[in-house]
Amino acid sequence: MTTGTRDREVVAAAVIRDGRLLLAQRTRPPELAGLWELPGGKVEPGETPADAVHRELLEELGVEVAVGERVGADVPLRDGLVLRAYRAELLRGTPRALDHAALCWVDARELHEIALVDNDRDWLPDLVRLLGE
Ligand SMILES: Nc1nc2c([nH]c(=O)n2[C@H]2C[C@H](O)[C@@H](COP(=O)(O)OP(=O)(O)OP(=O)(O)O)O2)c(=O)[nH]1
Repeated sequence: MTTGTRDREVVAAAVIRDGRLLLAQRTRPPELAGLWELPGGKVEPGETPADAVHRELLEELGVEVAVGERVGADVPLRDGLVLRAYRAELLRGTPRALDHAALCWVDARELHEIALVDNDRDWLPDLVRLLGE
């Protein structure tokens, strides 16, 4: 029964600078290690999704961001989780891989070639559109 319950949200941030998208390389779990994702994580109880994007990027990258509009469609994950992407604009700091194996900035061509986590692939057209703006 799922009546009366709501999916718990995982937020993922699309940070774009100078026509390039920031990607982060996962270290865990083993089946995702080495693959690239949009930085983010689970929304904690009492947080808004925007709060969570702000907190996760401070924890994972050491930067402050302003959280913007939604990007792409919801991606259902296992265990009642739903993955949602948001624009985020860098306000302060230079991203560092505090919780990832590495970071990189990709253009549209590189975005198509890099090993993204499967769940993020549906966002490719949306991300490419943002890179073209
Ligand atoms: N952060 C992030 N997670 C993603 C993406 N795509 C995707 O399938 N996921 C999945 C992987 C994980 O199962 C889940 C988020 O886990 P996480 O490990 O990043 O979140 P967290 O830091 O809050 O997790 P934890 O402390 O409880 O381990 O969402 C993405 O682009 N970014």
